[in-house]
Amino acid sequence: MADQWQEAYDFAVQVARAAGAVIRKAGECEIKVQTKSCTVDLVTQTDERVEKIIIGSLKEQFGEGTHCFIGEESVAKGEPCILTDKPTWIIDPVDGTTNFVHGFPFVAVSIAFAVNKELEFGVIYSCLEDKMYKARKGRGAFCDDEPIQVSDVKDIHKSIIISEHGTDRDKQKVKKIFSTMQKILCIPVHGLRGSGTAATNMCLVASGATEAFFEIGIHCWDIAAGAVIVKEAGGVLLDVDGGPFDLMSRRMISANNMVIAERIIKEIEIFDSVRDDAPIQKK
Ligand SMILES: O=P(O)(O)O[C@H]1[C@H](O)[C@@H](O)[C@H](O)[C@@H](O)[C@@H]1O
Ligand SMILES: [Mg+2]
Repeated sequence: MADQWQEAYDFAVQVARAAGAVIRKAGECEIKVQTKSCTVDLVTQTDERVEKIIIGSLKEQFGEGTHCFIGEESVAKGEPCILTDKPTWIIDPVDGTTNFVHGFPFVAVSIAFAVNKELEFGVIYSCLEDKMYKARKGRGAFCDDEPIQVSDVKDIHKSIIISEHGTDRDKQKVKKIFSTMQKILCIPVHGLRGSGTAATNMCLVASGATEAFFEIGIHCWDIAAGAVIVKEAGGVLLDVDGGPFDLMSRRMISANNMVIAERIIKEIEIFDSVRDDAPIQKK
């Protein structure tokens, strides 16, 4: 059954493109902004609407009961964030909501699919740039149907590194984030960047525009599709402590190779985040 998930993969590309068109259109109108976990964790009606469209289309195509769904906005409303062995879609309807609100031109739809807790494919549509990134396990990574590949740079001094500061404004955490960035900048590297969307950042690693992207505090929906795309483009994924990549751990480094990843890991000041699959605390 080598091609078991091809239909799902092709359909995910179609759905991501359609979702991106909805986001582009919504960006032309007034955007009503609300907040989630804190005042800088933004959400809009578009995030919720697009997630409903994506999950609705997938349920209609593949049947309500057979597939599971982990979507950013559904989880925010109390749906479980548990990866089981069942076929599971992991969805970020608008990755880069803050960018979307401000008109900063990087916003992505991120759709991944996992079976037996293993990621089968990932689709990221950078909808303002109109770039479709996709990858299926064992079959390479593509941007607009052209194969993509990570950079071959091994010398950290010739690298560009991406990181983000996320939405947690706890002073101790922010201090660690900036201390890490300072140490990396002074290795020295050619530059530090951040597009404001984890999904796009991972596509930049996969296409060789940057050597690594790491973040602590991201969620599984931010990175699931990107994980497949980076891996299929020849890159590596690790925990920020150098251990194996764990989708639910809320931290990861993706890089073009182990040499770059391990050099960056030496500088990362780790702080705690509650796992995505941690039991929900009763209030
Ligand atoms: O825009 P969303 O989907 O909320 O995801 C972003 C996240 O909120 C930020 O904390 C991260 O820094 C970005 O990299 C995410 O992509
Ligand atoms: Mg996101």
